[in-house]
Amino acid sequence: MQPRLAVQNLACRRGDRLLFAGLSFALAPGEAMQIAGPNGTGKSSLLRIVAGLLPAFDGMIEREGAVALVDERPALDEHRTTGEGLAFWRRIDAESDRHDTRLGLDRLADIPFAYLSTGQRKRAALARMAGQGAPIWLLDEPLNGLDTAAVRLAEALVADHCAAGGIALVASHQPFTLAGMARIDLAGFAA
Ligand SMILES: Nc1ncnc2c1ncn2[C@@H]1O[C@H](COP(=O)(O)OP(=O)(O)OP(=O)(O)O)[C@@H](O)[C@H]1O
Repeated sequence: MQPRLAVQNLACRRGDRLLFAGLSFALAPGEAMQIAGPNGTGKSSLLRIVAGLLPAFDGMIEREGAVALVDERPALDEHRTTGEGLAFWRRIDAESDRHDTRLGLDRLADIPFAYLSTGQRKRAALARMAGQGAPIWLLDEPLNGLDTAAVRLAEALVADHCAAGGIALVASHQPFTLAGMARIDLAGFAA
């Protein structure tokens, strides 16, 4: 099955505020899009709506294929070492550790996950997302806390995912470098 992600005339309300309305886009296999916009415009809310974690106020979402979401929440068990946490999910995902190595996590295996730095935690979250094998990636501020080399790694990870026919939706106010990536500024849809 070919993945597909499309939203049509989407509107989002948080509390009693309508954040955005009239948002439409469609992503086919191999395509990526960045959702940009100032703080509070609803980028995270949009990703949660697309993931099915938050109801849309209006509009339609078409999603074909499994979804993996990376956001600010801890990717691994805080009470175990990073290696134990990664191994736990690897058994469930039936994945190899190739993403762990690529993201430099093998060197952190003995360190409790709770001790990892912001960037190291983000690397773990990216490895977890890549390990799930889901064709649709939703990335909420994926570059937060990453050093220059890790930014390039994260961008390469997404580029490889798309080159293999995956879809990526990246919410970030930071530049995300990816050839052919479309971009929408959510501020243009403020209600
Ligand atoms: N449960 C909630 N109830 C009411 N308002 C909420 C709730 N959750 C978030 N909001 C508000 O919705 C708005 C959009 O939040 P969201 O996190 O989606 O924005 P964002 O564009 O991702 O922001 P940032 O760039 O700061 O991460 C914010 O003003 C936020 O305070």
